[in-house]
Amino acid sequence: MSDPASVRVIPGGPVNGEIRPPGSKSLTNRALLCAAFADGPSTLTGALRSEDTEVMIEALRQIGIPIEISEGGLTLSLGGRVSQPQDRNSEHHELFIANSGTTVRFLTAALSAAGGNYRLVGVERMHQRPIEDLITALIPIQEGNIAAESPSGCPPVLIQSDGWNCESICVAGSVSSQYLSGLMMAAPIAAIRTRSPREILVRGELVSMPYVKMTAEVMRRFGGAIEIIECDNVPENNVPKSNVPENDATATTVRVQVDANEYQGIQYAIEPDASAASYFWAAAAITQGRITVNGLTPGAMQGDVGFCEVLRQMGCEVETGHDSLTIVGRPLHGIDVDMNAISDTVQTLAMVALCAQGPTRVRGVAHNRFKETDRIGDLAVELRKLGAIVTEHSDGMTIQPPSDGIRPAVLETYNDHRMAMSFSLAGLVADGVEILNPGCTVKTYPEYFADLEKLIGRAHHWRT
Ligand SMILES: O=C(O)C1=C[C@@H](OP(=O)(O)O)[C@@H](O)[C@H](O)C1
Ligand SMILES: C=C(OP(=O)(O)O)C(=O)O
Repeated sequence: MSDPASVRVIPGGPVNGEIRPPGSKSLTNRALLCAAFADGPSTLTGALRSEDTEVMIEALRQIGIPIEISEGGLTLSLGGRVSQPQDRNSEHHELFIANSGTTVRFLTAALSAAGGNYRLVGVERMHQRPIEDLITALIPIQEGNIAAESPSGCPPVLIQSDGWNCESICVAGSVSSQYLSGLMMAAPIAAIRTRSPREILVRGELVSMPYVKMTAEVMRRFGGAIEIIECDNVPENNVPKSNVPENDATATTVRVQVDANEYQGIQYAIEPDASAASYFWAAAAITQGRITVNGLTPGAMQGDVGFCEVLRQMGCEVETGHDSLTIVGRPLHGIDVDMNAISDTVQTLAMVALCAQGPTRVRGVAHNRFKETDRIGDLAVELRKLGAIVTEHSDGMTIQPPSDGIRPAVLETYNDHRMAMSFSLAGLVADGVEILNPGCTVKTYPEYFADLEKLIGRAHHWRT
């Protein structure tokens, strides 16, 4: 069957129920990478099967990592590292990374550290998404060539590497935290052939900090030893930094201390995806319903569980269970909120803002312009179609909800899964919201619209 051209969610009353979303994309791709370079086999349970994890799995298979898939796709068994270290003249591998930021950034760092001859190629949008700061960090430490081929430092990425030779790495973190996460996970991999760097320094702003803490946590589970030190004035350990220009006055904001412990194969259970959960929590919020998400608590490894706190600030009740988080919808009011740490939930929040009293100001997410689409500019365009008055800011937006209710509209998704999933929320409360290209949820949640149908107990209108 061909992909549907559009979908309309049929509005109704309060959304009540419980759900366990599929596994976390971020945790699945981290665990896959650590397991691939571990000594001994690993088993990952509750994994996400979607485009973003599929491209990671296929790329790892292509470079010789055996991966078996069972339990309807949810359990991944990896044989661990089998091949000998490669060098820049070894067999060339062309790896397809679609539009997966985690895959391209994690693999760039890991393959540069491991050594070999690779080209990472994505879809058109991926070739417009930045990776230059990561390449700049790798050039001085990698033996061989590494380059981003598209103009202004975007993939495809060419890696011809004999591994790393460094004590210290410097990286910028204002565009994406995935560069730092990639370097962190690659550090123990470098030790397999040469030696591991002792520290990674972040110069200037670092966005999306919870993902960096998640990286450290996953690495520790696989036996890696890593410490994140956040400070205004980082003690720099006197490690020689050949890669910092002499008169560079940019402040070091974060220092990551690395020990070269090799990854060990383990059994690892992946949490449900908290960014995916945000749509269900928001559905309860805007319909005055009650939704329990199982498998997530405030102590989850994913920062996006923090979205519940944002909903609480807007008026909802939050209930914490032994292994669940419940949102109870109440009358909503707009807020002024910094979403830097939980930027994947900005589109979800925008839909909640449409149903609140008074304006909502979102701050701290300038980096949202570099994601699957420009998630500030393009989001503003679609919100206006729904009747909101939107002011765009360099770091976010102000959303004034429509005074006469959400208007019928045909909404573009820009091939961004989070646009499609968020817009379904407007469809829960207003007639005539048509979402184009809903199949783009395949990136992280192929079954999203089917799961929503089950939860609300009524079928959507699909157009092919
Ligand atoms: O490390 C990760 O798993 C992610 C980090 C975030 O990206 P940025 O660091 O680019 O904000 C987030 O948006 C992305 O979906 C997943
Ligand atoms: C930004 C996202 O993905 P990535 O950067 O991993 O492609 C996302 O899933 O919202």
